[in-house]
Formats: sequence, structure tokens, C-alpha cells
Amino acid sequence: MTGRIGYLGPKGTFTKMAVDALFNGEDKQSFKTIPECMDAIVNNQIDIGVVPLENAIEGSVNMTIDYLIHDQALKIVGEVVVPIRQHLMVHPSNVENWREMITIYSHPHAVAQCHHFLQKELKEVGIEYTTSTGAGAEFVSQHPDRNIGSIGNELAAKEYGLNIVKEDIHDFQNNHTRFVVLHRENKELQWEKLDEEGHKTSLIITLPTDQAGTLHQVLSAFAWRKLNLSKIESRPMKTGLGNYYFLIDIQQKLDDVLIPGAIAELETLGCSVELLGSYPYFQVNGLSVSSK
Ligand SMILES: O=C(O)C(=O)C[C@]1(C(=O)O)C=C[C@@H](O)C=C1
Repeated sequence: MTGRIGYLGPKGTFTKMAVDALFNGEDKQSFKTIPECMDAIVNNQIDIGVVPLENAIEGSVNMTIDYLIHDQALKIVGEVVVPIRQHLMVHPSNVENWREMITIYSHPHAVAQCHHFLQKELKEVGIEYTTSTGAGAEFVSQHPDRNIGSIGNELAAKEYGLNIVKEDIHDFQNNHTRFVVLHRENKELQWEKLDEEGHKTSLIITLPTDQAGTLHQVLSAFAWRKLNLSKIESRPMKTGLGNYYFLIDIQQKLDDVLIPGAIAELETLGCSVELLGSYPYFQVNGLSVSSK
């Protein structure tokens, strides 16, 4: 039994697709924003939360990373990569005249993934950002009298009774988003639906201030141990310009020797290191439009 599951909703988001790909069952609770979902884990309202972390076209979802670093001490217990197909959808009453639509309602990441299409096909359209693609689709479904549209997935079109008028409007075909599964503790879950592709270990590293070459030394602590890194990213500490955290993903499970040895070496250099999680990752290849 996995526990109570929450996700960035409402129904029809890409996050809902990620949740359905990972977990069976109907009882999944949607949250309007990423922080609300993460707070609900901390407050014991849910056990597991699924939120987006990174998109192949638009990059990191800073809200998730910053909230993990600054606000809520949660652990990553799993990750799933989901293919992202963005479609333009309208209320059935606007199918004929969609090219004259006034405004598009969608999530900033989804809009950013479709810049070329919007520039070419709907140059004059206004953009209203919503908390998720699902929220944009829901809004469009509630306003049939207005010629507006939404960008999102086929699940949203189905959930909210909208018609897709242009398929696959994202600018680059290799579009994927990484979603993380969060828990209060570093816990091993039972994965019911997908086979794992491998394991990762994620660390948050703070460098000592004003020491030349520390980042180089940090990277060598991983390099000479042949620990393969799949991601390194800096985020502002929000304490002043030039102060950063580094997020590092190591392409293996937390072991007893190599990763603890690297962490000890980093601490000797004056870095502080926090384990964000050691977890399996999964890949969704095709998506079926199940609204479970
Ligand atoms: O709005 C959604 O549907 C989400 O699940 C969020 C989100 C994101 O934050 O990047 C997830 C995947 C897509 O890249 C667009 C939006």
C-alpha cells in the first residue's frame, strides 16, 4: 500500500498523467499549486506528492526546486519521465472560428514550449497564465461564450469536453518532463505499474564562500570515484548576488562506500551537503488517455 497520493491538479494536467502512469487506484487528491501539494505532505494530509521538476524544452521548474531547498524538507523517493505533447483546444462552440481566438489560458511552461507555433499561427492572441494546463482547460470549458483556447494534453480535452483544433504544437518534438515523487522520509515504495530504468541519488551542496576552485574540487570528488553525474544546476540561495546552491544528480543508488566517501570529502572542503533522495526512475513511453 503506497498511501494517500496528491498531485498538481486539477484533473487533466500532465502531472495527473504522471501519477496515473505510476500508481493504480482512483483515490488521488489534486492540489491547485505545487507548494499546496508539498505542504500537504508535510502536514500529513497526504503521504506522497507528485510534482513537475524539469522540462526538456523549458528547463527546471524553479518553484519545485526552490520549495524543496528553502521551504519543505521533503525527500525524492521516485522519478518518472513523461513524453509531453501540447495541443491547442477550444470549447466545441468555437471549433469553426478558433483562428480568431482572443486569449489562450495555460501554464507558463506549456506556453513557452509552443512559442514558435503561437508566433506563426496566432500572433495577436493574448496569454493568461494559469496554475496548470488542466486549470486552463477547465476555465475554457466554463466560458463557452468567449472565443478562448487552452494549451494542454488530450486528457484535459477529454476531462473538460474540449475539441483539439491543432495537435502537437510544441516547438521541439523531443519534449519530455521529469516529475518527482515526494515523501516525508527517504522511503522505498512498492512500484506497481512500471519497471525501473535505474537509480539516482540527488544532493544539495552549498559551497564555502570565497574559496577559489571549490566547484572544481567538488566535481573531482565525484570524477575520480567514477560517479557519473546526470545533472548539475545552481539555484540562488536568496541571500545575495553570487550565492548559490548546487543540485547534483548522481546516476546510481546510494551505496556504502563511494557516495558517502564523496560526501565526506566535500564536507572536508567546507561544503555542506544534504541528501535529497536516492530513488528509482521510470520512463513512460506512450500515454493512454485514462482518466482514472
Ligand atoms: O500544467 C500541467 O499540466 C503540469 O503538470 C505542469 C507542467 C510544468 O510545470 O512544466 C508539467 C508539464 C508540462 O511541461 C507543462 C506544465
